[in-house]
Amino acid sequence: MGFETTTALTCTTAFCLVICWIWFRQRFPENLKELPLPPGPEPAFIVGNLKDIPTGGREWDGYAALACKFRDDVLYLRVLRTSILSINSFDAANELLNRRGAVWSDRPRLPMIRTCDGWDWNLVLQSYHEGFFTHRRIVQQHFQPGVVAREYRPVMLSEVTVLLQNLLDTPQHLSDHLKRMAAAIIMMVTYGHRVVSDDDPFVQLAEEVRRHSEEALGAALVDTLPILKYLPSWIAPFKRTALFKRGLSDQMREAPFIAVKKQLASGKAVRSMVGSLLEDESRPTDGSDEELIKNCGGVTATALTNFFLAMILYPDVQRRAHQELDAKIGRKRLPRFEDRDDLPYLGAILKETLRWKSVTPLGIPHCTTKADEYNGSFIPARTTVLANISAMLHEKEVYHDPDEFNPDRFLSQNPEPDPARAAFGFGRRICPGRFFADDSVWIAMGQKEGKYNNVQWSSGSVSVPSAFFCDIQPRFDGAESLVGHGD
Ligand code: HEM
Repeated sequence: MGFETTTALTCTTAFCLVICWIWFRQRFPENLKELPLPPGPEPAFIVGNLKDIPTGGREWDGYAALACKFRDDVLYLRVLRTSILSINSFDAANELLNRRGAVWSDRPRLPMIRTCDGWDWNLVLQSYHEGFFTHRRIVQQHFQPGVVAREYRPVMLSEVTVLLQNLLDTPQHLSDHLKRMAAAIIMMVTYGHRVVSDDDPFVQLAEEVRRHSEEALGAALVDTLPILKYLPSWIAPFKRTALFKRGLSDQMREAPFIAVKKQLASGKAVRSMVGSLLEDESRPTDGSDEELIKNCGGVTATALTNFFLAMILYPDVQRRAHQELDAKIGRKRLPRFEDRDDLPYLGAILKETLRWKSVTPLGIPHCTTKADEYNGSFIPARTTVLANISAMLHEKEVYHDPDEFNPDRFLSQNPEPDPARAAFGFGRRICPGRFFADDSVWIAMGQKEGKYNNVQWSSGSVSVPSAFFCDIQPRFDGAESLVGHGD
């Protein structure tokens, strides 16, 4: 090799090193201590860890397996320019997402879903700065335990009565009945709108939006390369789909909101969250945040479906629940909210239902607003944080025999931790509907009385079990006659 060639090679290498160094300092300007990144698989050139990201179902188990391989509860991956941190233990989540909530509570920018699909109004996706605090406060106020008990329990009881009647008539349609019940409770609470048939237009619309948004979540390349959103729709087919979804999303926001306004104007409005917001002039009245809440009904329905499955798979648990109901309530009436303290086994079943199959196994991604350090590692600003809730609720050191459905784990002398500490998320983004969800799942569980086929839980932000056969029977002869009677 000649002198010139060697010099040219040396200069080119030095130049590349300088560029890489500048790029690194720009990308990680805060890493003044030059700390290492948390452990994780070696990233490939440009694409980073694209091939290491778990896909193809049960992604939460994939992240847990990777964490196990790298012998750490936090795991670092990079996809193109996006840093991703997977948290796989409650202790790490508690330290980072609860204690350091001021820095760890943003949501990642998801331009495809938020802007193109028209979900930018959605509190779940809302960034930490865009009026988040006002919106969050309004939603939280409407779902405090006292408000849930006073305002929403009667609605839950009435809709659970409809559920029982439907289950007596067509027990084979369990999943549809549960979805209908969850949607009906949310529609009543949010808009004062009573769902009387399965073809209710607002519920159908919400279901269509939910189906399309599930297809979009996480799939969009635009989320990794935001510049793509500026491409014209004739060369970017995803933009045409996005426009269609945007139309649906706008309709979902507008239609029930206009209906409440009309009812208020005619003096026929039933008490509801949107109604009271519209009447209170000091509050924002665009109806946006209340809209998204009805999607959350799907999460509640999934938790209940998991409960039915557990009762089929674990007949001994079901038998003991019936014994408790017979001993404490008797057979002359159905359980009421006031009976909760007298039914500890049913309470333990509710906790175990939330733990056994997490309905939101990877939570909803958080994002860091500033760079931070954890256990001697550097966490870059704007890191997408995936809390592996399923892994946290199956930690072997915390939950004995974690795959078993065993409510007794919460009733022993040394009870295992309440799954609510992880199941509803963390810190400043913790689920504001948790008290509401807890009550509605409890009251529906206490009222009913199953064969099953092979069940699989779906991927996605909400993990739904596949269809299963279920033989539902009243708890005792004559129970049918109690449906719809307060006592
Ligand atoms: C069993 C039922 C439910 C479970 C397991 C559940 C779980 C969760 C989880 C894990 C999060 C993410 C928290 C985080 O980012 O750390 C969340 C957020 C949220 N949930 Fe729930 N949820 C349930 C039911 C509900 C219900 C019934 C409502 C409404 C009435 C609701 C409203 C919300 C809202 C608005 C957020 C977004 C909060 C924010 O980003 O600030 N959820 N939920």
